[in-house]
Amino acid sequence: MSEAMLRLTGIEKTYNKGQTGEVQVLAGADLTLAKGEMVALVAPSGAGKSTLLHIAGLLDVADAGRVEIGGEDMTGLSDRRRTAVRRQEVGFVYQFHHLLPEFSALENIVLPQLANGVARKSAQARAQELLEQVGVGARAGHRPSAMSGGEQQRVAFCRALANSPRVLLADEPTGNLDPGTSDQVFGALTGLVRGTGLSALIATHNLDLAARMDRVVKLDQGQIVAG
Ligand SMILES: Nc1ncnc2c1ncn2[C@@H]1O[C@H](COP(=O)(O)OP(=O)(O)OP(=O)(O)O)[C@@H](O)[C@H]1O
Repeated sequence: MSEAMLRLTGIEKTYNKGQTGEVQVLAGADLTLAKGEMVALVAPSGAGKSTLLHIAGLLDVADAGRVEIGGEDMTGLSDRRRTAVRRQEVGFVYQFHHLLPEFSALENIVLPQLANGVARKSAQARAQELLEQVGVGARAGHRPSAMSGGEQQRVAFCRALANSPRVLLADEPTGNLDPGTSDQVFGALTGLVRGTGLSALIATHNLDLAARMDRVVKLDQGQIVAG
């Protein structure tokens, strides 16, 4: 069997909703992503996709179950180590780009590398290379406000990949774009990921885009089932 890059086992999560009581969102979710595998996660709104992505990306902690990244068990790590692993091994993309408005596209991709100890020159070279790969190299000096929604999202992909993570988690990455742009931007994301060995879990409502992934899974009653 191929090497597992992200493995979720028996993930449980219950939220306390105050007066309306508790709601169990994840009830023993199991999912394994092989190295280099791209998997689409589809589910109705409110089914728990964001919750699962946050737990997989070490932004939130499950009530029960285990998260392994690159074969390392993340359960019970200190906050400091979790943050370090997250910064190094996990890339996130959201529906909204969340780029820093006062910085250029290039700087938005340079900054996370500097935070990881990369020298500015190499960080700039990598940022420019990533921007070229997604077709916005000529926009490197532009601030996000001077770019289209599709361009902003391409830059956000580059930023997520800046530190060469092993796992990419994307939460409706094209949810804000019109269908044509969405298709092209999704293609750019796929192009960036393919060939790098990066494993990607991509939540989407778009079934056409989901069908372009290696595999589709669904969240059904808090568990992962084949799509
Ligand atoms: N911090 C929280 N406190 C209480 N309930 C929460 C919290 N976060 C999420 N929930 C609830 O958990 C359920 C799952 O939420 P989640 O955001 O994971 O779903 P989702 O599948 O990503 O939805 P969408 O597609 O609309 O983004 C929802 O019913 C939501 O209201």
